[in-house]
Amino acid sequence: MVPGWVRIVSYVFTLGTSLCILSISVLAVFFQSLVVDEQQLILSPLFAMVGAVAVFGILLMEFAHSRALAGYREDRRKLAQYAQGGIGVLIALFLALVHPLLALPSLIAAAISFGGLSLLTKYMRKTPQWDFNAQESIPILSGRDFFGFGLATTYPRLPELAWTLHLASVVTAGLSGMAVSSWLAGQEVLAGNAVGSVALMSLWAAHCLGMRALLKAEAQPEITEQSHSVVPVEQADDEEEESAGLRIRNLSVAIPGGRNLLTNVSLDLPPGSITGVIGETGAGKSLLLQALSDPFGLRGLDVKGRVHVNGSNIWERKSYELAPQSAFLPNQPLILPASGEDNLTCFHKELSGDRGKRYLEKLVFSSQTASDICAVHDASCLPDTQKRCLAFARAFLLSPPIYLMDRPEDGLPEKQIAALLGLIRQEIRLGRSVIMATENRALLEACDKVVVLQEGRVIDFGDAREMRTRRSSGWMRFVGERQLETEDNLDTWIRSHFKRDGDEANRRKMCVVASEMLAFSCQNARAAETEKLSFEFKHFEGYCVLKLQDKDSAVTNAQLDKARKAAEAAETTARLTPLAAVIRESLEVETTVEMDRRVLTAKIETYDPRKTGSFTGVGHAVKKS
Ligand SMILES: Nc1ncnc2c1ncn2[C@@H]1O[C@H](COP(=O)(O)OP(=O)(O)OP(=O)(O)O)[C@@H](O)[C@H]1O
Repeated sequence: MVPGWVRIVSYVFTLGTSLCILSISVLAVFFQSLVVDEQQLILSPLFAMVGAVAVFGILLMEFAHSRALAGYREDRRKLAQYAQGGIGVLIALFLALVHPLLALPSLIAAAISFGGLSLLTKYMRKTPQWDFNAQESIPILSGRDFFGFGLATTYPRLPELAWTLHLASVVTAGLSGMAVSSWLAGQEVLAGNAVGSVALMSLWAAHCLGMRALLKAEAQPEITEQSHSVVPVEQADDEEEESAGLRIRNLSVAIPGGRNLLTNVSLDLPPGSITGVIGETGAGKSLLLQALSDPFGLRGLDVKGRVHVNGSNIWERKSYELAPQSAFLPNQPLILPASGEDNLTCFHKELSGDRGKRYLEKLVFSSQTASDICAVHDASCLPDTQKRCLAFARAFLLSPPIYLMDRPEDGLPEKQIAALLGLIRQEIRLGRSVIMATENRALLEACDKVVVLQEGRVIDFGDAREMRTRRSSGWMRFVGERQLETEDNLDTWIRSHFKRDGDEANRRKMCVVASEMLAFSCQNARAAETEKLSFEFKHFEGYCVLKLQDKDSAVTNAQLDKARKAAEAAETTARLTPLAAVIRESLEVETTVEMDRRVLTAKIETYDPRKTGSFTGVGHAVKKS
C-alpha cells in the first residue's frame, strides 16, 4: 500500500513538470507573434532565457521528484503515469473548450494507445524476454546461468511493439494537432500564432494519455541485475600444478563497499567424493554453492577467487555447452515452462531421453509416473516433489564432474532421499563429486568430507567420519591459517560456544586464552608458508578445555616451567609471553605430541550464568594447577 503522502508528492511533481512543458507551448504563441510575425528580434534572447528557465524547471522537477521519493522508485513511476493520464484528459478538455476540433488529435492518440495496446495484449503471443535455442538451454538448466533462467522464465513488462505504438500515437497527435490548428487558422477561427502551441499541447496530451495506457498494459517486472563484478584470481607462481577434483582458491563474495559474505574459502575436494557443507543459518552455504556454479548470477555482489575442476576453470562457460562442468541443484528446482521431456533432456531429445527417464523412474518408483511427468505440457505446473525429481534426473543425465546440491532433502520424502542417495553413489563410483549443503542425517552420513562454515568462513574441514565422532562426543574443531590474521575467525568461533545470557565473562576469558595460544603458535611460523593449525574445544562442568594443535616442535618442560614462574610472579596487568599468559588464565596447561603434531591443552575455569546470575567475570579468581 502506497502511503498517502507519496501519492500527493508524486502528483504535485508530475503536475509541476507538465506545467513547465505547457509554459513552453504558451511561450511559443508569444514567440510566433512578437519575434516571427512582428520581427521584434531584440526579444529573442529574452525568449531564449525564459525557454531555458522552463527546460531547467522540467529537469529540476524530475530531479526533485526522484529525490523526494527515493526508495519509492516503482511507485513513483506508476503514480506519475497515473497522474499523467489525468493531465492528458485536462489538456484535451482545454483544447476542446478552445475549439471542439482541437480535441481530435488527443482523441486519436488515446484511441491508438488504449485500443492498440489492448489488441496487442490480447492477440500477440506472449514471448519470454529471451527465446533461447536448444543448445543454450544446457547452461540454464544446469544452474550455470541464472540470468538466462530469469530471462527465459519472466515475460517483459509490456507487450512487444508497445513503445512503437506509443511513438506512433504521439507523432500522430503532433501532426494532426498542427493540421487541425492550421486549418482552423485558415478559417480564421484560431489565431495563426497558436498553431505551434496547439501542436505541442496535443503532442504532450498524447504522451500523457499514452503513458497511462502503458501503465494499464503492464505485466510482470523485468529482471535487470547481475553480479557487480567477478574477478578471477590468477594461480600463484609457487602453487603446485592443478590436480584432479575440485580446487577452490581464495573464493570471496562481498557486498560492494560492504561486508564479506564469504571470506577466502580455499578447499581441495578429491574426485569421487561426497562433501557435506554445514553451518548455522546465514553461514553462506547456499552462497558458496552458487558462487561455485554461477558467480555472474549473484545479484549486485563482488566475487573473487579461482575455482578449477580437473584443471579447468569452472567459471568459464559457453552459451552452447553440451557437457557442463557442474550441475547446480538449487533449493528451488530449475524448471522452464516447457514440456517435462524438454526439461529432462534440456531440449536435446538426442541426448538419450531414455536414460534420463530411467533416472526419473528410479526417483519416482514408477515408469508410468515418469512417463506422465515427461508427457506433461508445462512442467512448471508439476507438484514440487516431481519437479525436484525431474531436476535431479536431468542433472544425472548431464553427468557433470561436479554436482552442487543445496538442501536436496527439502520437499522429498525419506524413501526418495534414499533413492537419490543410491543414484549419487553410482555417480561417485564413476569418479564424479558431489558437494551438498544438507542437514539430513542419511545424506550427511554418506559424506566423505565435511566443511563447516561460520559467517562465510571455513572453520573446519576434514574427514566426515572423524568429524562425526568428534562432534558427537562434544568436541568442536576450528581449522585456520597459522598466522595472526586468523584471530578474527577464531574469536567468532569461540564466541559461538558462549551464547547464553550472562556468558560475557566466559566468552571474554576464552577469547583471551585462544588469542594467546594463537600468538604462541605463530611465534615460530614462517611468514612465507601457509601452514594450518587447529583448535578443539569442549565444555565440561565448571571448566572447558581448549586444545591447540600445530606442526611445531614440542614445548620443553623447561620452557613450560619458565612460563609458569613468569605467570605466577607477574602483576595481573603485566605483559607476559603468550605461553605465560595462557598459563595465567588457565587452571591447568599441558603440552604433548600427538601424531607428529604439537598439542597445547588448556583447562579454563568457567561459570554457569544460570547459577551465578549477573556475574560479570571482572576480577574473577583463576586457580593454578
Ligand atoms: N545477493 C545478496 N546480497 C546481499 N546479501 C546476500 C545476498 N545473498 C546472500 N546474502 C547474505 O549472505 C548470507 C549467507 O546467505 P546464505 O543464503 O548462503 O545462507 P545459508 O547458510 O544458506 O543459510 P540457510 O541455511 O538459512 O539457507 C546471509 O546473511 C544473506 O543475507
